[in-house]
Amino acid sequence: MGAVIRQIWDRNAQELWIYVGLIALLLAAYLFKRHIRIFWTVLKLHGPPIYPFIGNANWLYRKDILEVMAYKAYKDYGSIARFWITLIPYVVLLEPEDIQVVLASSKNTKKIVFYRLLDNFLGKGLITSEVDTWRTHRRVLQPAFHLSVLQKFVDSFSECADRLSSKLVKCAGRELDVTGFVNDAVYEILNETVLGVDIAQKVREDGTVDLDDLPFRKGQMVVPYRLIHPWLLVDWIYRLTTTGRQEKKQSQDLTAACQRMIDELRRKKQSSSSSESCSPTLENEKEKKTSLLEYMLEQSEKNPEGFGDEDIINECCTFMLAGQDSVGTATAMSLFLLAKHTEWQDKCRAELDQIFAADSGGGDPARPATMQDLKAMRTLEWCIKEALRLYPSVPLFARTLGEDVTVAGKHVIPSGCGVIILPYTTHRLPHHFPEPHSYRPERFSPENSEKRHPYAYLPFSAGPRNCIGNKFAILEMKAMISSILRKCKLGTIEGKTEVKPKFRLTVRASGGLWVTVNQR
Ligand code: HEM
Repeated sequence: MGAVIRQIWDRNAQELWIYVGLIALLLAAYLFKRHIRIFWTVLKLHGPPIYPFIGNANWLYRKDILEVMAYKAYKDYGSIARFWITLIPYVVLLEPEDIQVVLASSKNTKKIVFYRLLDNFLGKGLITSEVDTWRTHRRVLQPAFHLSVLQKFVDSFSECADRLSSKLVKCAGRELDVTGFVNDAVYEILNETVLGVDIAQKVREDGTVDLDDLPFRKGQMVVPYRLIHPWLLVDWIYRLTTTGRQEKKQSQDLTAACQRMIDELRRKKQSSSSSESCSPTLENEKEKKTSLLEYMLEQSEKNPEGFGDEDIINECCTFMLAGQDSVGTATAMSLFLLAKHTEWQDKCRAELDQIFAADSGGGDPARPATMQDLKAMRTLEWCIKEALRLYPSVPLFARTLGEDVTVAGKHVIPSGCGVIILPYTTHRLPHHFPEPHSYRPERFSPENSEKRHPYAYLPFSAGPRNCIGNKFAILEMKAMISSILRKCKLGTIEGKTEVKPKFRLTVRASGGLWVTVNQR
């Protein structure tokens, strides 16, 4: 055999090289046929100019990225565009019909590869986890976000909201950036509802809350930095850097803090179950505050193999991290927009006055809000929804397709391709939201919402992998904003009447959100 090959080689080496090359090409085409299909599909689409190695990742650093998303993306590139992150091509979908095809299918629940870089910022729980783990955990956790369970968090929402509004009252007459005040209250709510920290025990004499021993506010967003320095995408290289080491330490601190909370809760449960006389009556049990951690421990006791301590820790971190900036931004934006549009502030206040009138509920107009009160705040809900339309806290998210999908009736996007969704752009398409850049909460009245495509409004994503904390967030925001509006009147400050949104994977307001506060 060797002799035969040598004979052919001697006679016609050039021809043999061509055959070898052709076979190698065919083999590569076979092995990479999925990637080739994806490249071929994406190359036919319009999109911004691509740079070597980083692709379009530099956009994540551009100061005007949100402005481009809001005003130019659709005009310049159309409803289906391409976007490269490093060497990987993605399809961007902007029209609700096309978005629905992707998000509504349970086959497209896989996240894109870069979500793994978010572990430190969002934990290793539901948001970033692989499909199999996600499916099991989502099934375990979904019931905890049912309204009947959220009912048990309402007292925590109302108490933290009351502390927030009292702090603002103390600042009456001053100009202030509401962002910090709101973020503190959101953090307190999460500590109580997720971890079960008794916040009332932590209030210092000056009214501030001592949560300094917990590490859930220290994460850094490093994804854009790693994307435009692609060698840092190699984990072992990244871990050698100062940021990489800090990130590892932060992750260890989060794990240790959650484990401490789990151990403490287990100890408490053991000691309360051993003292029979303290067992609560059914009525007390209904009233009792609870936490997501407590719920998760119960689930783990039922199924320790499928949902163990490590899973609890990952999900705890995710709730603590995913529920912070998202709610903080949306609440502060809602307050700022109400300060700017006083006619809507007045409408919300009139609604609140009616809900808390002396002859309704417990008869005390200053009483804390109940679940029933929160549900009745419809005008306030429109205002929150409109703030989330204009400034969706999560302006971008992505999926990997698990099946071929056809969009706009003609483009087939192959299975395995990543798809990017930009609520920040879709929310401002004029054919779905007329006068899209104006603040018009009445868009969300039942009659005005009726004809709108269900996937045109996506602040919480949609479909099976939507935000599990959606209802939690709306109730929490209503509790905070209503408490403030019941005690204060908000106004704007000359020269500080415009939001300067900036992109940090969640939307932030550059320079803060400044308002005047006057006691009612
Ligand atoms: C205004 C507030 C909020 C907004 C705008 C928001 C938005 C979102 C969005 C867009 C997603 C999908 C992300 C993706 O597909 O990559 C998501 C997922 C998620 N959110 Fe929220 N969120 C908010 C509040 C919360 C809160 C308060 C919690 C928890 C207490 C929470 C927990 C989660 C979790 C665990 C997921 C992953 C769900 C899954 O994959 O099954 N979110 N959120």
